[in-house]
Amino acid sequence: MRITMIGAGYVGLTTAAIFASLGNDVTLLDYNKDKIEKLKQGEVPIFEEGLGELLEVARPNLTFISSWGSFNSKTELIIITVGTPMKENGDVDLTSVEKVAKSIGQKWSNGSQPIVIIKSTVPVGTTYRVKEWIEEELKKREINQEIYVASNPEFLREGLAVYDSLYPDRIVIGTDSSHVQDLLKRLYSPILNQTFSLSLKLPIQRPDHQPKPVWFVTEIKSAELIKYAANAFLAMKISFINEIARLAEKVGADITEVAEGIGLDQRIGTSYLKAGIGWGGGCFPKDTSAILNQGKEKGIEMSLVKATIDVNQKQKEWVISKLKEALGNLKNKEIGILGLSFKPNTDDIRGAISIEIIEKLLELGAAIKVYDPIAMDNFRKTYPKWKIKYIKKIEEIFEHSHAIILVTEWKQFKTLPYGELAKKMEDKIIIDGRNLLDIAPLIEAGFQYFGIGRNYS
Ligand SMILES: NC(=O)c1ccc[n+]([C@@H]2O[C@H](COP(=O)([O-])OP(=O)(O)OC[C@H]3O[C@@H](n4cnc5c(N)ncnc54)[C@H](O)[C@@H]3O)[C@@H](O)[C@H]2O)c1
Ligand SMILES: O=c1ccn([C@@H]2O[C@H](COP(=O)(O)OP(=O)(O)O[C@H]3O[C@H](CO)[C@@H](O)[C@H](O)[C@H]3O)[C@@H](O)[C@H]2O)c(=O)[nH]1
Repeated sequence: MRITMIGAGYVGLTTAAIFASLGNDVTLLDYNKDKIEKLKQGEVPIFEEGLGELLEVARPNLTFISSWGSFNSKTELIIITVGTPMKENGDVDLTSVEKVAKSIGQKWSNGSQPIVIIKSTVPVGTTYRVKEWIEEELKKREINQEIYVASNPEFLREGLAVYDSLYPDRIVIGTDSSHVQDLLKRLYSPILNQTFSLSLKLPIQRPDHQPKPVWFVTEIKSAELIKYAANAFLAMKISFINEIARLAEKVGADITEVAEGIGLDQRIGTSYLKAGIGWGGGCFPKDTSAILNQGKEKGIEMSLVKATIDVNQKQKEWVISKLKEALGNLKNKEIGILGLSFKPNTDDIRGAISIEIIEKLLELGAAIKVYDPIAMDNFRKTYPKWKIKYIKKIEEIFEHSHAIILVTEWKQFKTLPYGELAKKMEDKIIIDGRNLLDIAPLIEAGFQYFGIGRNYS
């Protein structure tokens, strides 16, 4: 199948590589010339396990372009995967989606009839707006052409992008056209039927006997809402366990045991019940705000989503209050931050909890040192004016520090020689924001340990 995709980010690049490696002829357009140049040179511009290998397989079928000048209007399918970031007021910024839709209308060749798929996460009703934007441009060119649009939300997780794309739980297609449905079913057939053969080194392996993905066709608006509702629900699960964690801490229960205990009930399930200093990322923060605002616009009070966001905010404030409790005034106190990315196995810092914590600590006059195995460059580029010491050798973050905050649960943080490192510290305070560490050896090494809802007294 001949496909054009627009937006070479975490979703666009991964999906383009998947479709190309399954034998489709894919052109990936991104207006970021640097990114396209890197891709042409064989570089992978983001950190995503398995993606480099997948791109090598995909390369013969994958073309990278940075302008509409090279658009092939004989394409059968156009897939939009541009960013839909959050505006200051929590709404979704659809500037890129609108621009792309208008470009499609301007470049469409008379007589061809590609289908336009919206994979970006967009507010309910946007897919129909995309159709209108395209048609408005066509009208200006006096082209009377019916446009097919469909919604195909993406559910991949960063760090597991390739795995999730190959082994999704479901493929959701919002369309009112059987023609579109047939074409997309053909496109997804190797994944739906699990008939592809790709041997890639992925961070996790598909368990045996895992059911095949479910093909789920809905109304366009339902598909759009499924995406937001899924993210809001997952974020709600985490906020729920974080709230219970606060109670657990006060009553002397252990949240990891509580989470496991409730999760064993199959109606609840164990996933997304890891207590921590809050959820972040390029999706949960913007998507929960977006659904809240969509509700507001329609006069629906989304109290659970609002509480989900509020609890998350409190989790971040908890860290600062614990530090103040332990150290008093934070002015000139040296604080080491372990982990900057919003979760392990990604270089993405969008919506990372580290950002707000560091910002607050700088405001309070603390001296900040940070370490992350792969996200330091992104952080430095995004916050060039922040006075932060970027530490290359992880051990050095402990030297003369008054406290360490573990923000991201990178695997290597679990096995550091904390006993030795404690000796280098001014005050031995550790805030384990992800409940990653074994408590007993830390206490033995003289640390004052704070976890999230863990029984450590
Ligand atoms: N990142 C995820 O894990 C994830 C998962 C599911 C869904 N989504 C959704 O998918 C969409 C893309 O997310 P992402 O994380 O891949 O974003 P991203 O920021 O990594 O990538 C977006 C890309 O689009 C390009 N772009 C923006 N405007 C453009 C334009 N007018 N023309 C051409 N290129 C343009 C940017 O240069 C960038 O490379 C968003 O709507 C997001 O909510 C993301
Ligand atoms: O039990 C948990 C699980 C996650 N998190 C945090 O939640 C955030 C999001 O984690 P995750 O869902 O793994 O990352 P994303 O890559 O942002 O993926 C989410 O957002 C994507 C973009 O919409 C969706 O496609 C995915 O299905 C959805 O899981 C991170 O800060 C995690 O630290 C917890 O605190 N506890």
